[in-house]
Amino acid sequence: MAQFDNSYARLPAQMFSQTAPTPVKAPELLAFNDALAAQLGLPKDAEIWAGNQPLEGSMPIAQVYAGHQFGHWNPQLGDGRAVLLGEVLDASGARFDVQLKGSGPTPYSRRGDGRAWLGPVLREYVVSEAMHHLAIPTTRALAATATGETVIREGLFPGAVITRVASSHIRVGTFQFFASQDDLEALQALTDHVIARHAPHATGPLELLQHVVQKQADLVAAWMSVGFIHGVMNTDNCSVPGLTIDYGPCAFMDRYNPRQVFSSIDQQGRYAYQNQPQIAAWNLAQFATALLPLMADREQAIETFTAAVNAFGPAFQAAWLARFGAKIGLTDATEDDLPMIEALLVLMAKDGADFTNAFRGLSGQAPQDQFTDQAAFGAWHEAWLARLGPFEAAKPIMDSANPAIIPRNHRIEQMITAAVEGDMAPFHRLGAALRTPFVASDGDLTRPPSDAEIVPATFCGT
Ligand SMILES: Nc1ncnc2c1ncn2[C@@H]1O[C@H](COP(=O)(O)OP(=O)(O)OP(=O)(O)O)[C@@H](O)[C@H]1O
Ligand SMILES: [Mg+2]
Repeated sequence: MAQFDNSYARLPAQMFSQTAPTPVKAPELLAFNDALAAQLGLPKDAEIWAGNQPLEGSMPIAQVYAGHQFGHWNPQLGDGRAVLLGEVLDASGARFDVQLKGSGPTPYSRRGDGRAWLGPVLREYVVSEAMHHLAIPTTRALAATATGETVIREGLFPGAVITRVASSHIRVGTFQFFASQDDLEALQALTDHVIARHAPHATGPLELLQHVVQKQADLVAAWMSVGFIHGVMNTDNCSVPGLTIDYGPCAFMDRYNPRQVFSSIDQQGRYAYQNQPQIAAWNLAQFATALLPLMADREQAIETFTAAVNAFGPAFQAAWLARFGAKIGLTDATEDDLPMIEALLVLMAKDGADFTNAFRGLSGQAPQDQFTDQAAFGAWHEAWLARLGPFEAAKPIMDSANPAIIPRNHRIEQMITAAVEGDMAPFHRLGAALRTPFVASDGDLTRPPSDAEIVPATFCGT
């Protein structure tokens, strides 16, 4: 059994509220991550993961935060439907938060019911685990537990709780909350906590900022490389340890379209695929602003912090080039290769090519099948082969940079529809294939949606 620690709960009291989960009627484990449970020494027990039974040694709290939502300042958010049970250490000494989401109201619920329904819980479970197996930093899913209760959204839906595991759940919005309250005690305590936990080399706020800038640059480049659209990159969903967090309206693109948006509430396309790097930089500027009150020489700090935020651009470019270079078989891509990568993306956009299959096809037998303008693709292909060098050496590079299987939106929707009717087979099938996303183990899951299957929007009724 895992040893719990509660280091966040030892921070100043204004940083959280002690909040127990609200028990539910009929807990039932719908999904359980045995491998993660074994890594962390956690039990397989529906009563615990529904919040009906306390986990030994835990001290449940809800964390307070604030945030910019779609650019608008919201001074008071916080875990409105989540509780942090505490932290566990794995065998290597790495520390992980264990959190229930959908476990009932907290002092930060505002008008919400503190609950989640089965659909978003299973989406978060499948997509976050897929991200993990794609080697993209993310929160993880330990359990999905049905509550036996009904949740009211745009109708009545079965309720569920997800157990989430993360190196921490600290967000840019956590810093913003204390900065906006002029609470220097909490801001300093949070900064010290985060440095100790996530950036032990950092000697102060500037180096912490630089560290987070690099983490976010790597993260967003990784998202771009698999066609992932987060959908709700508010500062309260911008993770300080650089994880993908909050899988509300996220989706992977099928056809490549740089302006693609899925979230039904993102009317302006603020969080469109191609805007993600700019938004990350904007969020990091908010992080820098929140750290400023800790600096004795404010004028000088504004200068150094601005430079640190501006470093996002080149850091992202480098990470993007490494990712997309590998996608076309290059481990040594330089700026000189940018036109070739960009030309391919332009072709893909023009042809409406499937993002995943067009890249995966490059190392296969018939790459041209993914394109309609055969003359244009042929010319690109010839130039590319000339740059590539020996194909056999490049193939494994591509095959480990271009997933064969991603959690396609229509499969997620089909999986949710089936689960609501009590059929978990599609959930398990998706989960199994997504454990090895670089192997086309389940051919049918590589297929893009038919016109009838396309899911144009993901809804925020989470
Ligand atoms: N049903 C609900 N009841 C209470 N609060 C809610 C509910 N849904 C969302 N919230 C709160 O509204 C805010 C914004 O919600 P958002 O969808 O970004 O987060 P989330 O999906 O609940 O959680 P997380 O970011 O931890 O994944 C958060 O503070 C969240 O706790
Ligand atoms: Mg959120």
